[in-house]
Amino acid sequence: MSKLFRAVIMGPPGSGKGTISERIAHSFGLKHLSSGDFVRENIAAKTEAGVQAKTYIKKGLLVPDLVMTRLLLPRLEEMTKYSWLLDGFPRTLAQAEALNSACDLDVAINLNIPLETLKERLRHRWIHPPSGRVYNMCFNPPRVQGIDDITGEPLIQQEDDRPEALVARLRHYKDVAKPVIDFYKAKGILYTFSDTETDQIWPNISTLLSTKIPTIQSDARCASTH
Ligand SMILES: Nc1ccn([C@@H]2O[C@H](COP(=O)(O)OP(=O)(O)OP(=O)(O)O)[C@@H](O)[C@H]2O)c(=O)n1
Ligand SMILES: Nc1nc2c(ncn2[C@@H]2O[C@H](COP(=O)(O)OP(=O)(O)O)[C@@H](O)[C@H]2O)c(=O)[nH]1
Repeated sequence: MSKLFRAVIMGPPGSGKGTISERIAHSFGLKHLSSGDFVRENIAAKTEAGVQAKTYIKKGLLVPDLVMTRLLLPRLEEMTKYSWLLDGFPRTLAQAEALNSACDLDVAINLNIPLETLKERLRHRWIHPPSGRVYNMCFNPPRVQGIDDITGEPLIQQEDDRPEALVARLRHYKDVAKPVIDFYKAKGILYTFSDTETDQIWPNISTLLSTKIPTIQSDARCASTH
């Protein structure tokens, strides 16, 4: 039995973190921990951190580091028996440092995707807010247009996925992510993947993880995204 495996995945909005995380979880049997899902669960359950987080998200702002870490770190403590991949956290250096005090990471995956590609993808992104399921009208369309495959409920497009909003989001992402990327680079665990297509990146990520998680059976042929 090998030791437990811990990874994070970083990248700008639309870079494919959610899509690739699902493939990794499916192929390598890791738990996919989405910080966005944790935030939404806490908002729905009206926890103290959830109530605080909601006031920021409503204004389109990032949740402050202290609220985010208070919400997330207890969830990680519940996962001590599992290998996991954390998606959407850390976003800032303070979050990376808090995570570093809580556990040792094996790998930080960094997705580097051209701006034009991000714009194009997010223009076609539709989501099912209650579950966080993500579709793309070209790449992985729902079976019925505008309808979630599992629940039959309507899909929506997020306001901040519009191209005009994306440029500002991306600028902000670059500013806050740079120190996090440097932090993981200095630790020698940063792996950057650059391409316009998830299907091109995926085999490289799969190969990397196969060397890092040798005892878990991988299935590089998997193409399911949800
Ligand atoms: N470390 C984090 C993770 C999430 N959030 C907040 O929770 C929301 C939902 O997170 P996520 O599902 O990751 O959504 P997006 O920002 O839409 O991420 P992406 O477009 O990269 O998928 C974010 O918008 C942000 O307000 C945050 O502030 N800090
Ligand atoms: N056209 C295309 N769309 C993709 C590709 N990879 C992911 N997507 C879609 O692009 C959008 C953003 O991907 P997502 O996984 O949500 O990225 P995240 O914001 O980083 O979590 C979603 O609608 C995905 O279905 C790809 O290689 N090509």
